[in-house]
Amino acid sequence: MALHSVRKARGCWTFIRALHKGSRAAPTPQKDSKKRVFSGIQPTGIPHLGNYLGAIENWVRLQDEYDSVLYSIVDLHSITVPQDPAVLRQSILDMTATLLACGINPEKSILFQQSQVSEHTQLSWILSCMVRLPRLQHLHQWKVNAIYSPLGEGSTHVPVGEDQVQHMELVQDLAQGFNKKYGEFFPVPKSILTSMKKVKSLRDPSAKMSKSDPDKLATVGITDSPEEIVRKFRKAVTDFTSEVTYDPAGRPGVSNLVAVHAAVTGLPVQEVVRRSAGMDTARYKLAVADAVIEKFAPIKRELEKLKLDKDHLEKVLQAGSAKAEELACPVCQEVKKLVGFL
Ligand SMILES: Nc1ncnc2c1ncn2[C@@H]1O[C@H](COP(=O)(O)OC(=O)[C@@H](N)Cc2c[nH]c3ccccc23)[C@@H](O)[C@H]1O
Repeated sequence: MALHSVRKARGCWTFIRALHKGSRAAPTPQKDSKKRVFSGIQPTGIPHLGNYLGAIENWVRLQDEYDSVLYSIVDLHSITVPQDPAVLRQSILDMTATLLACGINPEKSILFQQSQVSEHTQLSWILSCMVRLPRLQHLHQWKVNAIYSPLGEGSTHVPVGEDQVQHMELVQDLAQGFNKKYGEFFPVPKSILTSMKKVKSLRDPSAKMSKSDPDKLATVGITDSPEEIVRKFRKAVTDFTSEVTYDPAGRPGVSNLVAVHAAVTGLPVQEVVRRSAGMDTARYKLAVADAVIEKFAPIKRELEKLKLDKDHLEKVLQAGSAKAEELACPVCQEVKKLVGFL
């Protein structure tokens, strides 16, 4: 049974009952070309400018472009490195508040906590068993946190930054391998990348901006104070040419600033460069810092309000997790059946 027909099942119990009554009672296969967006973020600290421009801002837009949209706070993935339980608990709530403050709307998308949808863990085990070691050796950075989760709800589109593309290729291979062996079942999900797919570190424009960068000046957090943001941009590594131009290969530092500036103001790169005529890079850095401060100010205000209402945050996650489970459960049941467990 292909996934589009599994999706017709309303909730897990309906589906399990259908399975147990035999194939005649199973949901009728029907063409369902429905697209489904899925993405995830680790609850490890406040998101930075790279997370925001490379992923979250796009997630917000996609809520209005697709009928079915899921975003997951991937707490299961986050424990591949040691986590303090109290800190992790708080980080999950903080991430929920941050995503809501950025514009994720639980009426338009399902926002859920990965560990609350146990089907993800079950599917992850089944799919991991299908990965062969030589395939993993092709990944330059393999962690157990490969992103199988889009398959859990049968997603078709995955908005991510460039650093997730290799993981997505593995997910695509797995979906194809599974379909070859067990019959057409999973859609092969496509990555959705934006022009901000790799926001660079402010200290080393050859590297991506990253939460784990030991140089605190490299990464701008959504909740950084205006003073911190100004300090970080002031110290951003550029080059010895004072003019502002956009040439990512030749002038990666300044070009990263121009790209960020364009993204936060919503202006085309050429327009941003045109408007900076006559400014040297030192002054330009302050202009970019101001634009980032302005972009994050309403998000920070909203975040402060949301953080006060822990009950609301917990309810959003519980409701989202229940909805995600309803979608993942029939998929998981059918996968178990296909591999021979049921
Ligand atoms: N400097 C940057 N420039 C542009 N984009 C960036 C930058 N840094 C981070 N990103 C993007 O932010 C998202 C969340 O990052 P995570 O590291 O939590 O993201 C991760 O660790 C994933 N494994 C989480 C995950 C788990 N399951 C999934 C299923 C689908 C998609 C994603 C997931 C990502 O889209 C990431 O590409």
